[in-house]
Amino acid sequence: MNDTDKREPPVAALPQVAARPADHPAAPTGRIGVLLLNLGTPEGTDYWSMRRYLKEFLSDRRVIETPRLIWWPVLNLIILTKRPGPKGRDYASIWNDERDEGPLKTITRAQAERLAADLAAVDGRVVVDWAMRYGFPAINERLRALQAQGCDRILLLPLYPQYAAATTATVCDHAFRALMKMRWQPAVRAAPPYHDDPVYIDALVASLERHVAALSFEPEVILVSFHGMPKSYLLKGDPYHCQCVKTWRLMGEAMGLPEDRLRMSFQSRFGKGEWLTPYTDETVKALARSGVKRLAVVTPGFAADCLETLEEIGVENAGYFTDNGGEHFAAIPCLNDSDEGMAVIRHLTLRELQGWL
Ligand SMILES: C=CC1=C(C)c2cc3[nH]c(cc4nc(cc5[nH]c(cc1n2)c(C)c5CCC(=O)O)C(CCC(=O)O)=C4C)c(C)c3C=C
Ligand SMILES: [Fe+2]
Ligand SMILES: [Fe+2]
Repeated sequence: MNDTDKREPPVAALPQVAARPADHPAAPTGRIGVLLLNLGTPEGTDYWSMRRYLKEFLSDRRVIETPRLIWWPVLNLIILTKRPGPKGRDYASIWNDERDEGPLKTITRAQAERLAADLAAVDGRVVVDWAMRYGFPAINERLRALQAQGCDRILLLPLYPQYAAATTATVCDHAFRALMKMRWQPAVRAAPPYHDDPVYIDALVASLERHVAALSFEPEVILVSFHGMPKSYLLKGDPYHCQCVKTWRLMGEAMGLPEDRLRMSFQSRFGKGEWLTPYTDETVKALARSGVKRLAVVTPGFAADCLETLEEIGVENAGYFTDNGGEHFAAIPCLNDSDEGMAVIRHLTLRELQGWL
């Protein structure tokens, strides 16, 4: 082959590129989405809003693993008739009336807004959004909204420090179900759990020490309470228990506190079966009965305050403590959108976006 043969053909000899047809759809690209994900909350505190929320939540096979034939009548005939009323009243006691929404929504939105402001200075292509596994804003809708803004790469950031199939996996399942319906799928990454990340542990300790220093009393014991799960899920291989224990151990090491001063327990038992132990309510009662007068409870498994922290810990367990002889009780706020909390979310986001930014 001589030099003449290797030369490009003259432009006029190339086949004509078809002009973009008038009905060609918009195809925005080049942006990077970050989707903060949390559990969800009812749309209102009335019976029907509560029922809709609980039905969606408790119909999820990742949450309730009981065979459907047994679970369906229990859910529909018992739980969905009895639970919406009292739980709606609990939600009403912590409701954000100004925005007419649960605190989990208010805080997750604030986390997304602070992260967006922060990342705008790092890379103008990043778009931050947030969604809920149950209720609204729905994951599929926010994924589509990110895509419509030109995000062809999306980072899913489940705000669960400890992995559980009932939380992290169901969020990812739901996102992937939405992707199944997309012709043009974005590239998607899901952030791993961060239960032992030094930035998370440091943030927990700094936040805990800041809040304890502001109390009018010095706690004799600090109880580290995690959301529970049925013990059978642990026996089937869920790593949640071990990740909670590790978070608690690392907190204790960082704070230099022995196990009898930094205790650990699992809250929010649901149903009659055995859940992870020790149970928070029983631990709080036993501590008070054993003579502990000053107790603080911290809930590092929740990235944002919600029913389970504000009402179950801040009201219900505070009552168990004082009813059994305790005198001073404090529920320490979650990391939320505090500087410590945002340092964790920013760190995870930037680490997981490596190679995309
Ligand atoms: C078998 C049932 C449940 C499992 C397993 C479970 C695991 C689990 N949940 C969270 C975080 C949250 N749960 C919240 C509320 C909540 N959880 C359950 C049941 C299970 N959770 C119910 C039925 C409810 C609704 C309230 C009630 O009826 O008791 C919340 C609060 C949401 C809010 O709007 O404030 C959070 C957050 C984790 C981390 C977890 C892990 C194993
Ligand atoms: Fe839960
Ligand atoms: Fe374990």
